[in-house]
Amino acid sequence: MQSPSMDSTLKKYFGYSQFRPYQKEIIKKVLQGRDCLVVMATGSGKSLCYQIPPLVVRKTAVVVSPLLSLMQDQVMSLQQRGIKAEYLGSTQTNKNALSDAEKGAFDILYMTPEKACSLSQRFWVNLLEAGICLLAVDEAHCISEWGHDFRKEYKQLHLLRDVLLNVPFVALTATATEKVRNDIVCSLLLREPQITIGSFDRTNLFYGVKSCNRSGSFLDELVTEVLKYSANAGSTIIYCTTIKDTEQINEVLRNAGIEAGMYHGQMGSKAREESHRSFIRDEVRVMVATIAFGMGIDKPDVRCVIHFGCPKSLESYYQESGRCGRDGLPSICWLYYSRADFGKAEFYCSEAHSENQRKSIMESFMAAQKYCALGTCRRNFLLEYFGERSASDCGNCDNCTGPKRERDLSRESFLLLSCIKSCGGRFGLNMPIDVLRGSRAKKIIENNFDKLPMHGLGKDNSSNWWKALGGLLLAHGFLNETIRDSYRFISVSPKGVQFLCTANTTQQKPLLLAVTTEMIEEEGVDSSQSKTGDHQSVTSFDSYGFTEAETKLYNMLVGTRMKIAKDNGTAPYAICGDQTIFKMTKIRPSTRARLANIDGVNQHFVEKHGSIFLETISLSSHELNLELDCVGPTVHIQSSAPKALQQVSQRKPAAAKIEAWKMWQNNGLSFREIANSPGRPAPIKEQTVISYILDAARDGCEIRWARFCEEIGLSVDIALQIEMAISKVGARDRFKPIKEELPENVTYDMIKAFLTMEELGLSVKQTLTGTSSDGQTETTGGMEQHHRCVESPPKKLQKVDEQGLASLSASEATEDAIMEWVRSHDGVSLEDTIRYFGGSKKDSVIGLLDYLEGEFLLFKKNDLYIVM
Ligand SMILES: Nc1ncnc2c1ncn2[C@@H]1O[C@H](COP(=O)(O)OP(=O)(O)OP(=O)(O)O)[C@@H](O)[C@H]1O
Repeated sequence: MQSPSMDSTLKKYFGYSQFRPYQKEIIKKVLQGRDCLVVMATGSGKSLCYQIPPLVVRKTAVVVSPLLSLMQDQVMSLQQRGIKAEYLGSTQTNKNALSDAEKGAFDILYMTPEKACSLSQRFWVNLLEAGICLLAVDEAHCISEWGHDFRKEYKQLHLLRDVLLNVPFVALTATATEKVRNDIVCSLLLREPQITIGSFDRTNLFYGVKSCNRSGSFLDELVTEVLKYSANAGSTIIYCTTIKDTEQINEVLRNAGIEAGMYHGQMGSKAREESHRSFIRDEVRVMVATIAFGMGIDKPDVRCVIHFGCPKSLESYYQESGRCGRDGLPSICWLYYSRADFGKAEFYCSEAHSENQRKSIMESFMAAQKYCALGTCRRNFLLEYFGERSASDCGNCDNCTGPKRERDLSRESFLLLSCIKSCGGRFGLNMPIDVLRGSRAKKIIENNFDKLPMHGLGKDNSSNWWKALGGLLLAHGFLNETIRDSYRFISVSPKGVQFLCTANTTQQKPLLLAVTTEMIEEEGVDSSQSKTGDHQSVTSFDSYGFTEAETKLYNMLVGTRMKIAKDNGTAPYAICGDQTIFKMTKIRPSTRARLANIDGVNQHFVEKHGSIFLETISLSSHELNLELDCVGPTVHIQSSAPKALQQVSQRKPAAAKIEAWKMWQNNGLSFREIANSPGRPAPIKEQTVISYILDAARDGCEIRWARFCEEIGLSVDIALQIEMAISKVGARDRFKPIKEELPENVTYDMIKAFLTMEELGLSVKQTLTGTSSDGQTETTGGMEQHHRCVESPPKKLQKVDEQGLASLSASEATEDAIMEWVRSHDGVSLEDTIRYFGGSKKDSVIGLLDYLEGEFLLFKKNDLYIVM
């Protein structure tokens, strides 16, 4: 029997019609038997890379995962998709699990590293005989002592290589430095692995920081914040740095009538399990926890993660906040810190075993402090910390969305820098600040600092205000901070010295700096209003564009999902994701086919729960006076910026993009003509036009790809060379190294076009020659592939050649005939199918297509029917 395709497997089991970046190519490599190392952000969809192959080749995938609770959740979700998944571990109650596993009864088999290393040789030999397609090592950074979750059992996994001789190993992690990556490759003995490194940018997450004084009013604000998400049926995790804080916040929430779960290391394992269980099942919407609650959570619909206290490093902050919005919906990460948190360096350093380790802990902690004190784009800061560059500010963090609060701080900066310089770089920030504020403490007198000209000149601002300014000057490179013998020393950097040289006590060059919330608060102005107001819509229903009636329908569907989950003893997210409920609310399908066509709806869901959802939609829509079967593709909420912000910040580029796209696609102008078009205030670069049109394609606009490739000179040959270069470099977004692997004549535009086409599931070869990847010539001949534009009226997507249609135009539609017709075309439009079956009535052809789609015998991708 022929193996199902990757696309049909994705739709059948996961309900998605498009692979995310990198997924398809990693899966292809695994299917070719190649070892892979996958370093991609949390929530980017790494799991699919090992979950799809077993379903395509019908052999077991073994997945080594560090935590039993995580495995159980993953198995639960997979089973709800109709996938045979199981785990081996101490909490397994199915006595036959082991013997079934070695007979190859499962598609996906999870186990801990300890289990994997303790299973008998016999087990592995039997499983090999039954069929094993890969061994995945999830959270692979646990292999490395440099990683933050070292597990020594992971170090033994290479022993399995002696038994599983030709089985590809796939290592996956969300965070890995080069050192950790090398450790993973060496320890698992990966052979010429395909290394894929994705972006760390989690575009759907809003990042924000608030300074707090831990007072009652601050806790009130926290409660208001939490209520906002739970009222919208969203889950929140509050991470605390100590068990004491965890208990206190839990108490505060309880007093405010918010039921919250709690999770920390001093609770018994039963109590922790119960907390975990009720959170993932949405029985409680809020979890207050120490970071012990982290890696073991697979819940994709956490809408808000709040850190109460400055985290110990940006690595851990990125990981913990990364638990938020894994389903790609807009979600929020807040960090609440107080100045007192910065004194905790010693506490974190107690974990150190050597002076070097101590230094590295301090440095990590200092980076986290810098993040708190930042007045500029937070996402860019995080990305740069992880070695990624970004051309512009994100527009989706508090500093980007808040009112621009740049101020000329040249005088204050001059005072602080010159005072630090005068103190000789022998102290931290406290001493120069005390001098500025006119302190006559013993140490100041002893050092004669009271004689300095700036002594007492900074009285007007509080000590914390000056510390916040110090943080800003550090972040902007005017100051350096170093650690010696666990003490922190502050000194003026060359940039700071340069600033001092051009100024004196009375005159300085303007120095515009964005003041932080903390500075504003210290000045006695309540900044919270403007700050929180900006992001309010990020996770509220109006950011989904819901009407009041739709909000009601959404809540009813959430209720239906909850009931089904309870009846099935599972978590609501395992039944279907929020994104799918959102789309059901907007589209309001009336038939199985229309339901099946929704992104995220898989075969198991339609078969098991389709009728109850269809019934709820039909009845409730009737009651709420909502139309059924609305047009779906315009429903798109991947973007995460707050609504108001989206409107403002996207207006300009979107308009320019669409204008360029229309000129190219509809008016037939060349890139050069568009770049120099007379209506433009100033000419733009041809490359800018090309990137506008590629962006428009990614946004869903229809593109004549063959013409596009021709115009930029992208041939099949060049496409092959690009593919090889990417594979050599091992990353798709590192344009420069890819370009360096290629001959001079291959341009950046060609590389970008190639990648965009891949992202959209199009092949250059197929586009230019009309030949599918397996070498078969399609009946579409040289027809161009189109990608649908959500803004333009629906167009014919793919034409079958006129002769073929004419000669067969009298065909009569039956289930078999339609299946045969679609099978022979690898993607065919509704229009062409109706024309082909000219011997039957249009309605009966549509009815049969609907039936076949509802039964998951056909599925639609880019509005073309494809055989499942
Ligand atoms: N091609 C896709 N289209 C739409 N959604 C997808 C796709 N692939 C994965 N997802 C969804 O994205 C979410 C996160 O995926 P997944 O759990 O695989 O991420 P991950 O990279 O393994 O994250 P983590 O590092 O947290 O384990 C899941 O809800 C998953 O169903």
